[in-house]
Amino acid sequence: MMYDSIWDKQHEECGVIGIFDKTLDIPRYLYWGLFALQHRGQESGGIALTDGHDIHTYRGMGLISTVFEKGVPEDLGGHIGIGHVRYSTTGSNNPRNIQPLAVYSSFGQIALAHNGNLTNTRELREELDASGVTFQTTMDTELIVNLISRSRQNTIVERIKESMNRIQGAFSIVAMTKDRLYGIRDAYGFRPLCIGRTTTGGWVIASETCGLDALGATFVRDVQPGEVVEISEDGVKSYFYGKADRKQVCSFEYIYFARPDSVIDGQDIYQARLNMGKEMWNETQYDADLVISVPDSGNTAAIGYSMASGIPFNHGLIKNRYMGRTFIKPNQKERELAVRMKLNVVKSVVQGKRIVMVDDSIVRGTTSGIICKMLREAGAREVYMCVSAPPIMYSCFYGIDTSVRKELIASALSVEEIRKYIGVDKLHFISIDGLCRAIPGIPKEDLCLACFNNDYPTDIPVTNEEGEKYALE
Ligand SMILES: O=P(O)(O)OC[C@H]1O[C@H](OP(=O)(O)OP(=O)(O)O)[C@H](O)[C@@H]1O
Ligand SMILES: NC(=O)CC[C@H](N)C(=O)O
Ligand code: SF4
Ligand SMILES: [Mg+2]
Repeated sequence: MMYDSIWDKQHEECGVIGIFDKTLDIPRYLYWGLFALQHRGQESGGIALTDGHDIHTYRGMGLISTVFEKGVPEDLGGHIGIGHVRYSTTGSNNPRNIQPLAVYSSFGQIALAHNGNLTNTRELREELDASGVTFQTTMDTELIVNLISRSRQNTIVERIKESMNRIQGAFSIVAMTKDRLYGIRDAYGFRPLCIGRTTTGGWVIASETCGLDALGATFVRDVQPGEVVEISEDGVKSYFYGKADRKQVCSFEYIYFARPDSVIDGQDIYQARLNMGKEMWNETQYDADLVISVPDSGNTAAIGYSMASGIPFNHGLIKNRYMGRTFIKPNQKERELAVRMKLNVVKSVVQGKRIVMVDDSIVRGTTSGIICKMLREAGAREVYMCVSAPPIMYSCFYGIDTSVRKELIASALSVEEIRKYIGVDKLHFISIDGLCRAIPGIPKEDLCLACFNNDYPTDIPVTNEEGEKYALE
């Protein structure tokens, strides 16, 4: 059995990319684009390409470097392709559930890749089951492909629009036929999706701007919530299928998921994380000798704390760069060893110091507890911890597999109880207002904060008493 990180999955995503360009070697460019988006999903990945007649897929388990270890398929002469890196949310991590999905339908072949998670999976699955539809995967994504291919509308755009109005939840999608590329974003805009131009006059659609940068493409604009973008020989056309009562961009993209060198919906991620550090300084004013981060996810907020406070930043923890994300889950006894293998303390930096340690989040509290112990063993005098996510008290249903509720430490314990549990001298979580101030490019009312404040913008699926979500298997 495969596990996704040393503590089970918690906070990954999926990444999508699509390219329409007549001159580029599409498979190679998809490969590079997916490499740049690898942080969004490490379980499996793949690409779909057209040779102008058929759509072919190349997919596999693991990192993109593993999927293409025998090389990238030679250019088939087509000019459209899409790609996906997966972190499973609905449908387990196995070879059956790799994206992109490609099917034959009455209007020809279609391939599709999805970032996000649907919240009406059960209802749709039951409805399609009842009408005799059979499924090859257990992913929510297959429902989307099914709805589009079963639609009786005349054009593909109309089929897509009709299908998007049937699905609920979070979805940023790239899709292709043999002569068209599509980018689709749900009406709340939970997950990012942007459009860029290649140097050769083609188009790229990607989850994050770092995917455009990797291809030398120039950012044009974000796909708007509720928008369907169609790219063909005739250029780019934009359609809207619906409008939500409010925009709800995932605040966790800014805290953790997205790469710091990306810009999402006009907000630079790096600057937002620096601001989070500054807000945490304003909220704590800790008297300390040193600021350190839990690398890599805490780096930028730690620098922000240091810049605002004037307390020097230094590397007190070093991350083993060869530690893969796919890792055999250690048992409870081995967990400490697993953290020690991933992170080690630089004794000469921390010895005798009062330290502000910055990380992006506390989920189960395991990592920070072990790190605190390591810092003390190395001679740190005091450990104050600052966390750039507010306490995660509620599950996410929109594409991030935060744990079931009962496993979220902040759903059961108060901040003071968590402080004692992880063993730090002081503990501070950024306030929700501080977090929103740190993301000035997005108005507070346009940010999803549901895992912090229980304000889910959509209906959420029914869970069992343990807070476990409905699964298709
Ligand atoms: O409270 P816990 O349940 O221990 O989880 C919290 C930790 O998990 C994440 O890091 P992770 O090690 O998963 O990956 P990263 O290297 O991408 O930060 C997160 O950045 C925290 O450091
Ligand atoms: N993390 C994601 O965006 C997952 C996409 C889709 N729900 C899947 O499980 O494959
Ligand atoms: S619930 Fe949390 S992780 Fe999920 S979309 Fe909303 S802010 Fe993001
Ligand atoms: Mg981390």
